[in-house]
Amino acid sequence: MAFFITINPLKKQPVSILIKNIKELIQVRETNVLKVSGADMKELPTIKNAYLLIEHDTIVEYGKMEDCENIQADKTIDATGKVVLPTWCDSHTHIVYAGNREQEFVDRINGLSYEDIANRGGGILNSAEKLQNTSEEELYNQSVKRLKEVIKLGTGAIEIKSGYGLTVDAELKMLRVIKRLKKEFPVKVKATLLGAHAIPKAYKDNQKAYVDLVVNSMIPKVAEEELAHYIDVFCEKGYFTLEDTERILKAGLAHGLTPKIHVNQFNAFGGVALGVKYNALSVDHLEELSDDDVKALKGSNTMPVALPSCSYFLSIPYSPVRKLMKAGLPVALATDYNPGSTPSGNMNFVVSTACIKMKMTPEEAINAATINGAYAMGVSNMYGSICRGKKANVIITKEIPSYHFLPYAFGNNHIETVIINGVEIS
Ligand SMILES: N=CN[C@@H](CCC(=O)O)C(=O)O
Ligand SMILES: [Zn+2]
Repeated sequence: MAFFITINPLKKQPVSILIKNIKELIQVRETNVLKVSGADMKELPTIKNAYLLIEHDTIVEYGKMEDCENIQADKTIDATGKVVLPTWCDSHTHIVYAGNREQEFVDRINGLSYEDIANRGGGILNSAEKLQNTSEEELYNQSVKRLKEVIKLGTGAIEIKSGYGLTVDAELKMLRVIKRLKKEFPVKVKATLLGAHAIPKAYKDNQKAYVDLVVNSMIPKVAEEELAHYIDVFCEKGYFTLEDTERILKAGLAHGLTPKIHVNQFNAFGGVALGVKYNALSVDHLEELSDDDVKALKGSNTMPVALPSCSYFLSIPYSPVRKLMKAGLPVALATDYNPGSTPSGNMNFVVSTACIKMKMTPEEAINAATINGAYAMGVSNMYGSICRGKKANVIITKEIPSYHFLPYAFGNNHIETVIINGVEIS
């Protein structure tokens, strides 16, 4: 297997790993719950002074240290003073992109808005131009760096979108890169087609023709080559209308792609209800949120996803997640790692920012970044909690006073070891 940073091929990998003397084992679920909602998000089940047993790539047992006496393993890790938790599940990223946009960052500091930059042909179109002029190999190499970086930061499952191609060929190129990342890295990867991310310059005066291209050409080709699981649209003023979004979601569904959409980043005008109507797996951003949006989400299977690093970077409102949780709804947290609005894939920062700026409790934020994140990318049956039979994807922290310390001591790296599929990443 072409495992990258993880494994020294000359070193025999242990078949079983026993992590013992764990100060606190976090997010332990006796039953395989797929998401947690409303007031339940305040509950984060843990075991103090615990052990965890991994065999091959699977969590097989856990419990209190007093019940660990007779358990043997190929390798034992002593986690005295350390906390163990499931790896982060980052359900919204754009990590496959070419180059960066630090000049736009400086332009914003000097007074331009994200919208001003987009209106003068920058923003997503700037990234699209760069990507179209970048070879597939080079795009892969740039993306590998980011994927390695986020794995070291504790991400064990990741959704990755296309959307900086904006031509059939360039979108396919992005999705092939995602497919290669999926093949060559041990983390769980889910791919999303976001052909409708911005209107390309050539279609400026004929938006309908671009939507036609997405519907009639991009979606069928992507489905035929089995390059994506999900269909996404940037449903926003100046980007894609409700009508465009509906056409694209319908076409995606007809080709087996489940909706998972960008809505309410700057304006709330019915995108959430539309997502729910088409049984979207998630509706993401929600910096703006109306009472009608909350009403639409009630009783649905759709996960609301907040992206606090994006709010931080663009200085836009933080999603009012308390409103969602008060209504009994679940919330997931993701990074939105991309070159324009969030050049960071650090889920630890996301969890801290959710606590500090959105007033989520550490328990709510950790639920949102693990089990609910896994749900928002369709993998919570196997990822996102410490549960017998689930994939052995865990973070072992450095010695810390409690798991509250993770969001509290923001910006510092508290991770000592990341285990993905039962293998220690180095
Ligand atoms: N909002 C749309 N897409 C990305 C940003 C894209 C960009 O600026 O490159 C986001 O989720 O924030
Ligand atoms: Zn995004």
